[in-house]
Amino acid sequence: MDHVGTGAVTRETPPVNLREFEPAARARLDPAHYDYFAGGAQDEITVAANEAAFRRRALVPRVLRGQGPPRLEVTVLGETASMPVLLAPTAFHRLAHPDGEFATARAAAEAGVIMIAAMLSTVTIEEIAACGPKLWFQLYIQPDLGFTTSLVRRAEDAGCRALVVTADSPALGRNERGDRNGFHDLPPGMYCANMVQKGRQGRDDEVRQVALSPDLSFRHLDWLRETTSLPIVLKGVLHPADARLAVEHGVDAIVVSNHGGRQLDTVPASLDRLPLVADAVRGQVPLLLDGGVRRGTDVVKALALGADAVAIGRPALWGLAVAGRAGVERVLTLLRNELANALTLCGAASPGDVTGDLLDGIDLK
Ligand SMILES: Cc1cc2nc3c(=O)[nH]c(=O)nc-3n(C[C@H](O)[C@H](O)[C@H](O)COP(=O)(O)O)c2cc1C
Ligand SMILES: CCCCC(=O)C(=O)O
Repeated sequence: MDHVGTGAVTRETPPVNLREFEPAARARLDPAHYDYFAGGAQDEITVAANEAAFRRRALVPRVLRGQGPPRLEVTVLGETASMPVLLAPTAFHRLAHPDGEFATARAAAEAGVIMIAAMLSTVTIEEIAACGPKLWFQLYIQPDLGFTTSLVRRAEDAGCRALVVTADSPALGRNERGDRNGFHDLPPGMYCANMVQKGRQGRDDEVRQVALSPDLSFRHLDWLRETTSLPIVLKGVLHPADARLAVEHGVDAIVVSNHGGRQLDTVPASLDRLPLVADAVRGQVPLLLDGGVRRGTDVVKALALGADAVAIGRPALWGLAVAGRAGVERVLTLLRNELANALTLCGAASPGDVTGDLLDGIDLK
């Protein structure tokens, strides 16, 4: 709105919470790129379910616990983080901002949070690592195991502390916004920087296409287990039987996730699957959750249902689109302040102090 007396300048109110970053980002982005980030599979029923699942749950705080200000630090797979919130792997950050993953990585480093770098990043894993964040590497295991091994070595050499294997993508989800917009390729000059292969015998370098393969199985995980000594995190588990198999196959942590509703549509909210997976795993490995986390209270709810930490996908992209590194930092600061406030109001001293009785079966709808 124009302010009387301030001239003809239209001033935008800075976002005061994570959700408010989305319209601000939308105003800056090419509509096709906005749709790529925001969208999900088909009817986007699961996209909506992820946030709705948090809204439905009620918190039942404890009072007069005299805990003082909460401590937010956590340790995940031996890595300390300033709060139980990671940056989920998301592809193509240069579509959101010219600084791309450089900006995201610098913001993560500043905030002390773990960044899970996507294999399909638009700058290399080495360049991301040079920005100094605590870093994990997300991997789509490629059927060309030789190439997969070379990616794993690069991630290890760059200082990544875990490999996050995405399991929910034996094929690409059907995103109809992309079909409508005709958005199927990155713009000229932008490419998947980790996928560049040196041209042989004087030929030009080539960018390999990513292969999402329905042939992948737990045998590939066994192979990976033999190939690297890094912790392996399996991302995209919703079924308790798969969680048990993952533990049997030596996985070090699990991300309960439906890929932000971008793969199979009409699967349940990841939050609604978390208790079943937690039951199946019985504390044998740490659990992470992503999908729809937008508030400090959402983080508390995920912790109460058995997560050790959560990850955010789209909110960081919105921050990036709005103001590059400063935008991602702002998103993380807002969420950190909300989490501290929510823990205080719950009477919890730390993330580890959040117990299941804070939810106690109450449903807001
Ligand atoms: C634009 C975009 C790109 C993504 N790219 C990847 C990817 O390359 N690899 C992956 O494992 N997950 C990817 N994801 C899924 C995220 O890691 C995460 O599961 C999801 O975004 C969490 O939901 P939220 O966006 O509601 O926070 C992507 C998500 C978005 C929105
Ligand atoms: C080819 C995979 C694209 C990255 C991705 O995982 C996503 O957009 O959700």
